[in-house]
Amino acid sequence: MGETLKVGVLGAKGRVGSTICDGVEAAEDMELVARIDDGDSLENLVSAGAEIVVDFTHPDVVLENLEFLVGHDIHAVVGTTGFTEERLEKVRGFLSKHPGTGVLVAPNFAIGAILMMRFAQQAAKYYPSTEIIELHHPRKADAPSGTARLTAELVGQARKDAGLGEQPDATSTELDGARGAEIEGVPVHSIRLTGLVAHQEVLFGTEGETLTIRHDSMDRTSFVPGVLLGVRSIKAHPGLTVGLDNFMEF
Ligand SMILES: NC(=O)C1=CN([C@@H]2O[C@H](COP(=O)(O)OP(=O)(O)OC[C@H]3O[C@@H](n4cnc5c(N)ncnc54)[C@H](O)[C@@H]3O)[C@@H](O)[C@H]2O)C=CC1
Ligand SMILES: O=C(O)C1=N[C@H](C(=O)O)C[C@H](O)C1
Repeated sequence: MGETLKVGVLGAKGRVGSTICDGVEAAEDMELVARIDDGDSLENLVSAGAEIVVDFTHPDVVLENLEFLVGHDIHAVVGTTGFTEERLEKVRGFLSKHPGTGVLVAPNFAIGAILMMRFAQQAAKYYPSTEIIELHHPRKADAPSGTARLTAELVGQARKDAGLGEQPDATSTELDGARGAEIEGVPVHSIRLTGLVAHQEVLFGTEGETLTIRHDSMDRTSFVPGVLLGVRSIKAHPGLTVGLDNFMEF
């Protein structure tokens, strides 16, 4: 058998963090050495000998966590959302002093969600109209979701590359928010509904036909295989990696 990876989890009592703890414990090549939640000292990660830490906490605290982890040469696999380009630049700054350390930031670890984004990127150039609807549980802190933001950026770039201009839309009178938030020219609509977990539809339209690409995470176990792949891959990928697709074969 190969080496056993010593893994810590930040946000270990949370909805996703607790599921990740179960996944790490069930993995034969990993040992869960630390479960850290709000109020616990990050120093516990160091004393437990964690080599890789998974972070599912909150957009307000994740940068502080990363500064600590990278500062202690601990690799990080990050699911927490809220990463703008400015925040990613801060992470690059932390890593510049620790070139052997790896950080993976992925707005969605579900394999189907990654495929949904890829398929949407491929479809974008064929359709003058594209809108995104993301649907989540009502305890989610951020809107729109990290996944919707990234999908809109990818689709928006694909539209630009294909020379597509502004989307057709005759709206001239609008109640604030009725047409959603616009990201890279793509309207994004956020639904928060009791009973949901994490879902997204990317809608494309042209004359006479539409295409809808939909992904559903019905359970938070959907994020576990992707996170474990990130944990297994990160030591071999120093620096900042954005998106789990970088560690997948297509
Ligand atoms: N990338 C992905 O595939 C996914 C990302 N997410 C993101 O993960 C984050 C967490 O989501 P949930 O688990 O639903 O939230 P949650 O609120 O259930 O869990 C967050 C946990 O982090 C803890 N926490 C807060 N501050 C902390 C700190 N400074 N140190 C350690 N622990 C701290 C909280 O006490 C809580 O237990 C959100 O940003 C969410 O959008 C959620 C699902 C999948
Ligand atoms: O908060 C969540 O639940 C989720 N957050 C991520 C996001 O914002 O995209 C991933 C998934 O949608 C679940």
